[in-house]
Amino acid sequence: MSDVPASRPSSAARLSLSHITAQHETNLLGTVHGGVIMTLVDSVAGVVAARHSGGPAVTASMDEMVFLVPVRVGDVVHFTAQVNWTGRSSMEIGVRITADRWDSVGPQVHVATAYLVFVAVDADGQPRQVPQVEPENDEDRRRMREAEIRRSHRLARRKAIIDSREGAA
Ligand SMILES: CC(=O)SCCNC(=O)CCNC(=O)[C@H](O)C(C)(C)COP(=O)(O)OP(=O)(O)OC[C@H]1O[C@@H](n2cnc3c(N)ncnc32)[C@H](O)[C@@H]1OP(=O)(O)O
Repeated sequence: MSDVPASRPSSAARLSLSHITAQHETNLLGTVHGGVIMTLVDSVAGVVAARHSGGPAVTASMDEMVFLVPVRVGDVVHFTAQVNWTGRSSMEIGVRITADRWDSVGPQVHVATAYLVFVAVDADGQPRQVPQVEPENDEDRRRMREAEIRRSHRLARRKAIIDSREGAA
C-alpha cells in the first residue's frame, strides 16, 4: 500500500471511462442491460476509491440509481467519477453516466447518476482511515454538501429500521 497523505484534492482520483456497448450486453428488449451499466459504475467507482485511499476499498452501498433513457447497442457510454465526500474510512463516489448515440452527432444524453459508498479496508478487511477529500471549486463544494445530506438520510434510515425491528421484537 502506498503512503497515504492526510488529504487529497478531488481532482487527484477523478476518472473517466468510455465504453462502446455491444450486442452481447443487451436485455430481452434489445437495449443495453442495466446490470452492465451498474457493473461498470461499480468498477469505475472502485478505481476512484482505491486511488483516493491509496489501497483496497470495498463497495458498502449504492444509492438508488435512476435510468433516465435507454442505452442502445453501439452507443458510446461515458462514466465520470470522483470522490464527493470522505468520512473516517468511508467515501462517497459520484458517477455521472452519459452517452453518445452511435448513429448521430448531437449533444450527449444523460443516462444516469449513481452515488456509491466505498470503505477502505486493510489486509484483514477492517476499515482503515482515508485521506480527507479537498473540494477545489464551487461544484466540488456543492457535491460535498449534497453527499452530507445523503449520508445523514442513510444513517437516519438505518437507525429507523433498527429501532422499528427492536420495537417489534
Ligand atoms: C469492489 C467490490 O466489488 S467489493 C464486494 C462487495 N462489497 C463487500 O463485500 C463489502 C462487504 N462489507 C464489509 O466488508 C463491511 O460491511 C464494511 C467493511 C463495508 C464495513 O464494515 P463494518 O464493520 O460495518 O464497519 P464500521 O461499522 O466500523 O463502519 C466503517 C465505515 O463504513 C461505513 N458503512 C458501513 N456500512 C455502511 C453502509 N451500509 N452504507 C454506507 N456506509 C457504511 C460507516 O458509516 C463507517 O464510515 P466512517 O468510518 O467513514 O465513519
